[in-house]
Amino acid sequence: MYVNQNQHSTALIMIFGATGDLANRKLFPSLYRLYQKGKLSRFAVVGVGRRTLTDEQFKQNVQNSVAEAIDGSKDLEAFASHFCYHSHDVTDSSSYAALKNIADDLDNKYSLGGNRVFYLAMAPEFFGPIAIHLKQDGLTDVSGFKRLIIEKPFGHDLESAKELNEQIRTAFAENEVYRIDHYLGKAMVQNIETIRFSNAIFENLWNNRYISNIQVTSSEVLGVEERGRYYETSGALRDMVQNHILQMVALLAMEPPIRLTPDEIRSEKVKVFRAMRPVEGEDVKNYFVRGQYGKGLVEDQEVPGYREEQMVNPASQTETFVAGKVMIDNFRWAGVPFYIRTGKRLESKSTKIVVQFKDIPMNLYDKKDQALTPNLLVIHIQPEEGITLHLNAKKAGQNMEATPIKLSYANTGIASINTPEAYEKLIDDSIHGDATNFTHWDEVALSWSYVDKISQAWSSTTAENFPNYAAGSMGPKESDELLEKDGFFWWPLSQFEVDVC
Ligand SMILES: NC(=O)C1=CN([C@@H]2O[C@H](COP(=O)(O)OP(=O)(O)OC[C@H]3O[C@@H](n4cnc5c(N)ncnc54)[C@H](OP(=O)(O)O)[C@@H]3O)[C@@H](O)[C@H]2O)C=CC1
Ligand SMILES: O=C1O[C@H](COP(=O)(O)O)[C@@H](O)[C@H](O)[C@H]1O
Repeated sequence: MYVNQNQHSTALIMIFGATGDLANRKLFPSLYRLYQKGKLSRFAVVGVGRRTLTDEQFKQNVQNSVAEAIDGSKDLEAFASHFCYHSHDVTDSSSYAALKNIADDLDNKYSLGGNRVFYLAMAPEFFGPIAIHLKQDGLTDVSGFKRLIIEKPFGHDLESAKELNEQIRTAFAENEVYRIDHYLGKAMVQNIETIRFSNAIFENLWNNRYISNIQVTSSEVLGVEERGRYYETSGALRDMVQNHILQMVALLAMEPPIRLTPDEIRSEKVKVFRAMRPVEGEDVKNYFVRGQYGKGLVEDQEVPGYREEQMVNPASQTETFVAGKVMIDNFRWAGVPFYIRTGKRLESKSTKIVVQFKDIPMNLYDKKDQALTPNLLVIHIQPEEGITLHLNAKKAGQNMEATPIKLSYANTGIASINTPEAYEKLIDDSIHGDATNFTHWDEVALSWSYVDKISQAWSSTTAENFPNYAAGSMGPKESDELLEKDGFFWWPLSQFEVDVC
């Protein structure tokens, strides 16, 4: 499908959960940026929440959110004039009729051509019932397009994800459902495909003959903050691995698609999920490590352990850290471990991918006192964005000695000072009908099926050693041992920096 990203967008955007954190911190500022860039031409936004607000109060909230997120924002009143608010309990069936009237009126007022985007920025238990009501009460009966943007988590396991999918599919076709995985909106995650498929030097080496292992780390400094209630039902495996981390693995491992269309890319990603070696039962401990933070020092401040956080069970078994070895049993990747790692209250906020190449067969420069480092390709996802390629070159001077060198590209330093924020990019894509960077049901189902076996093994045994890592560290020692037993180690992320030119 060809998608013209320059075309102007015309749509009614209905945000359920418009008084919540996500709407205020991410959605309003992203819509504003699109508006400022002229990417939203004719549009109206209906905000839906439970609390009582006048339209004027809501417009003011929208302006405040944007002003807080974006320095020097202007034209805020004009932007907010496109917004209105409807106080509505989504569990109250009788109140959808009023919502339909508002939508129809705005459709006429702004000539929106019956195009509707429904954004569910609410707790997941409401996703199914809202979708069903939208259909039953005629809100999806439109002459233009209708699309559903749905936040994570998409289910709690495969069973609940299937149930949710059946509910939303009563009202929306698969190609009308945009399941958000905000990592897919990050500029450098999108760059994985470009780096791989537009560079002869990488694609030829991108296999088990030349790559020894790939390491994907997404570490956070923050703890669970106010999200203890949700996190207790989730843990790092469901919160980060099932979606963001496995999506990055799929992009790294997939075969080149025949075209850069959503269907072709998805079809290649799905093959990766299908090739992931299932890990279950007793075997889980050989492939996966779980951790939970205890108290510790973060940026020189003492912080509490997970079990002392708000809304957290003082004897919680929830993991706040996961490290794992994902094996992809196909022709290209047989024998190459994809090590993944994510956790809260770690040493730094950083998402990086390290591709470690195999050593050359005979290294003439590998002397006793002078070991060469393997070639590494580091993809810096965040907070810096860029790529570094780690090579060896001749040391300056007379001797034939080699020394490590680095070729560096900083996305933020060269390409733009305004890399679009993930949500801005994803909202723009969904309004334009480009589903490339959203997760298809097949991917969701397969990734749950992989993760469920691990969570089942964990829930059947007690993690006696919890908490097993101190806040501010890089996780439990078992995470290091996971690689050590294969003869590898986690590359220290702090040693990789992108030089901003
Ligand atoms: N916050 C974030 O950074 C991220 C959030 N998400 C996901 O986004 C979704 C929303 O998260 P977040 O914004 O943090 O949640 P909040 O708790 O901050 O907001 C919840 C929203 O839902 C509304 N709401 C709750 N119950 C009802 C109801 N019965 N009828 C109508 N409205 C209702 C609330 O309205 P009111 O308060 O007026 O009752 C509020 O607007 C969740 O699925 C979350 O997992 C995903 C990634 C990041
Ligand atoms: O989806 C989620 O992601 C955030 C991390 O996102 P990032 O863009 O800051 O890396 C994580 O904190 C949160 O627990 C999870 O739900």
